[in-house]
Amino acid sequence: MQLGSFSTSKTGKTNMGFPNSQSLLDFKPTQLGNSSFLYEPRCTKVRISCLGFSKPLNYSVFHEPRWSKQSLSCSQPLKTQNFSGKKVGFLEKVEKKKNLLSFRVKSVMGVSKDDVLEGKTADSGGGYDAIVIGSGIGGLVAATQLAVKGAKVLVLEKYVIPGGSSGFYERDGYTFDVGSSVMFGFSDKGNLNLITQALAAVGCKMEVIPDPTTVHFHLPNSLSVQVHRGYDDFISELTSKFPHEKEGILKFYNECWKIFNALNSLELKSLEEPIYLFGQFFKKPVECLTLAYYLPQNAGAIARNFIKDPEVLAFIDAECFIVSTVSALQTPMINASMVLCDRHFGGINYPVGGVGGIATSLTKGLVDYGSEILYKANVTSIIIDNGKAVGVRLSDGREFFAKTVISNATRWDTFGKLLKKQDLPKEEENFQKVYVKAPSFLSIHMGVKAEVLPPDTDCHHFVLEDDWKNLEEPYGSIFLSIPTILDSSLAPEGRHILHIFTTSSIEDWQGLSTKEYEAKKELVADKIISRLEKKLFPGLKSSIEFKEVGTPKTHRRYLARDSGTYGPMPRNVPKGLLGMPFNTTAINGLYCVGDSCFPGQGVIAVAFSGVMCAHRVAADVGLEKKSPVLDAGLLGLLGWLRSLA
Ligand SMILES: NC(=O)c1ccc[n+]([C@@H]2O[C@H](COP(=O)([O-])OP(=O)(O)OC[C@H]3O[C@@H](n4cnc5c(N)ncnc54)[C@H](O)[C@@H]3O)[C@@H](O)[C@H]2O)c1
Ligand SMILES: CC(C)=CCC/C(C)=C/C=C/C(C)=C/C=C/C(C)=C/C=C/C=C(C)/C=C/C=C(C)/C=C/C=C(\C)CCC=C(C)C
Repeated sequence: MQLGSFSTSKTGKTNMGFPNSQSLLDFKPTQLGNSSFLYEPRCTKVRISCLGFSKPLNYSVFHEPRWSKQSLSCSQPLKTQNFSGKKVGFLEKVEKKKNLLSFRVKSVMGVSKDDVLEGKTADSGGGYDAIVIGSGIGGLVAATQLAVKGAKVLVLEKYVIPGGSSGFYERDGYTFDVGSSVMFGFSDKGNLNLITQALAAVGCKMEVIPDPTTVHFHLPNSLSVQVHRGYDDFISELTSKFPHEKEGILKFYNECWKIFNALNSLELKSLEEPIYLFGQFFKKPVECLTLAYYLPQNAGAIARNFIKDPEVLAFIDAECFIVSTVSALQTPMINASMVLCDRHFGGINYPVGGVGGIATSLTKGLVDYGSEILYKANVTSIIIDNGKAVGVRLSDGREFFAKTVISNATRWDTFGKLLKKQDLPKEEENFQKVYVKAPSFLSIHMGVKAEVLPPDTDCHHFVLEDDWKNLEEPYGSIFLSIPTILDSSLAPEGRHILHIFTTSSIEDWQGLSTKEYEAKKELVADKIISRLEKKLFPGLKSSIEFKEVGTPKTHRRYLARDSGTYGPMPRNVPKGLLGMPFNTTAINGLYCVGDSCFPGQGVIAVAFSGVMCAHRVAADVGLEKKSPVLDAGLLGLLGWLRSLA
């Protein structure tokens, strides 16, 4: 039996009538918006939400423990009010007056209830200029930059705290960084200190501790290189190991400086916004042409122009691998230059209290600027209306609408899960031809007795013991950060934090029973710890006070990243950054931000993608200058350039 449906009169008054009134298909989004019902399990509620009305209405109807979730949108007839043969209840009356919607809900038991929902109509997109899916640093920078420009933004985060892979967690008196603790872009000088700038934009400043050594490499043939903060100190150390290649080494790193200086001279905004881009070409032609020249090039090929010794080239591979998870031959020269120089220009600086403070501060700034963030808000789909992204639907049935939608999920999640897979746009197909998912990590967070570390131990280490061939192999190289060397407040007194990680693929962890999975975690972690004990810290195992092991499955679960991936990596030798998409997508109103956008992985990289995204979105919602004619020309040109990659 069909309980009834809506009929819409010319006055915009919508009534629930039965038995012969029209179906919900006549319930026009432009009049009242998309309407949905949600039946929640084991609760006594019917939830009604309407397009443009972000707050759902909850009604107690009657107790029925067997109800389960079911949502009903305007494209479905109201008969789904019958669930499992049970009649639940129905809308007796819906009326819209300006920005008020009044409802009367009647249960099958005959109990009626009236309620009024206040909000904006569908036309204004619920009042939000942008919805951001995910609160990684990419998402938060995009959100805060937009908020500062006067936009009203809603950030929806699946987890309980912000930050994603730059989040933190606390156990037994330790504060652990979820991801690594090497922070670029956190100095007080230049144009590339994007983390400092993102915080300053919303009135925040964090105290930082300068790291004297970016990383201490422990490499095959007992090659040990410390990357000192001072560039000259680093170059002296490296050239002292390879005096015959001094000239080549200097030439390669000088080339990096040329690019870094060009980058550092620009005001960084959206490369997809023509008024800004042409303005920069006009103001800084040499620098822009330098960047355009290096855009399609990779670090390995350039290094080979100057250096012949395979061991020095292998060292440059390791330099690139720690930031791109691929060798120098596959690492874009612009990205390599950015990290190989910023560590000496602004230096690596660790935020007091841990990396998690960055996201917490940005979130506070976002709210101070009148925007919002919701946690435990798991977006399951992006709502498309007439080919345009207009909102999102959550796993609990709530729907939110805005003028634009920005996804901080990976491209594989955005186009493979949040949108229907079969509708994969051509541009995304091309992206997936050029880039694949990088593997994930096995990570071990440990608390150890302080005395196990020799005096003057560096904060960050990279260990590849015997064979250069293992650099990119799963579990081949080991990353180690000891952030308590810089900030002892992160651990109880007399203890240090060791955060150890190594590349690992999700396939390695699938198809195991819980018991097998736990046993494998112990076994693999034990091998890695033994290697560190042998290479760096004798007695390490017996000094362990706390240990927690995460696998690619852990990354997938807590960071909502497909296969727990670290981000995109080129399938073959890429044309530098040419194939990396910016923020706009093939879907009108939908933007991406984060590490599957230009320029790629890394906190500073995703912060830049956030800055670019906010600028492009602001132009599209009328908060920044825009020229539709130039836009069409530039976006077409960039699309064509990407197709060459
Ligand atoms: N330099 C370093 O030391 C360091 C440290 C940590 C992280 N990183 C970098 O950070 C980069 C990642 O940053 P990012 O901003 O791209 O993203 P992220 O993966 O860190 O954050 C994405 C956020 O989106 C949320 N999310 C995903 N799907 C969702 C959904 N459907 N609904 C609601 N929320 C959802 C996740 O829960 C997560 O909080 C990585 O490339 C890594 O290199 C670097
Ligand atoms: C548009 C066109 C076509 C053209 C034009 C031209 C131009 C103007 C151009 C421009 C460009 C630009 C601006 C660019 C920019 C770029 C950037 C900013 C970049 C950046 C990058 C960064 C990066 C990549 C980073 C990264 C990092 C990372 C990843 C980190 C990590 C770390 C770790 C993991 C650590 C390790 C540890 C241990 C060892 C322990």
